[in-house]
Amino acid sequence: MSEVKVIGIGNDHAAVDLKNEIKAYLEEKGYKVVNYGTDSSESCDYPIYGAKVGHAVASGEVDAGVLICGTGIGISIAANKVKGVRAAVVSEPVSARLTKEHNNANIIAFGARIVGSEMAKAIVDAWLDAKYIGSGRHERRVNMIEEEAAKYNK
Ligand SMILES: O=C[C@H](O)[C@H](O)[C@H](O)COP(=O)(O)O
Repeated sequence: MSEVKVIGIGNDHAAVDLKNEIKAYLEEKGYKVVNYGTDSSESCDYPIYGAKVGHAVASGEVDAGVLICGTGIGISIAANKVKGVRAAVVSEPVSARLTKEHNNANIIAFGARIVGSEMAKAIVDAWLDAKYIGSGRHERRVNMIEEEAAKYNK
């Protein structure tokens, strides 16, 4: 298991089943998972859940986040409005690994209408097993992202 111990998970109505499957999968692997998402298939608004998980990650309430909506896009855009959040939407494990290694993504997002549950598990595994390279060009670029965000999030 990586240094991440507590994971916040969030989702909208499009992703309740996949959220439950990924939550159980992560718990089996020994992570504590905090559910910030909806448990209802009734239509709801993904920005609520993107923001909830974004704030939980940014405040340190959880170590990392997983976000799932229909595509993973809307909910990751919402999370990325929170200062300190680097949420990456991916649909396969190579990008999941690289977004931790290069971008230090602290939230991974994917779409329940895009990836199946086995691909979703491979994505979270690749992301959680990867390590941020954290020096040289990658650190410089991540710092640039945070400096830009700091101009608008006082
Ligand atoms: O990016 C947004 C997400 O994919 C949402 O899950 C999606 O827009 C929800 O669509 P609908 O309200 O038609 O179920």
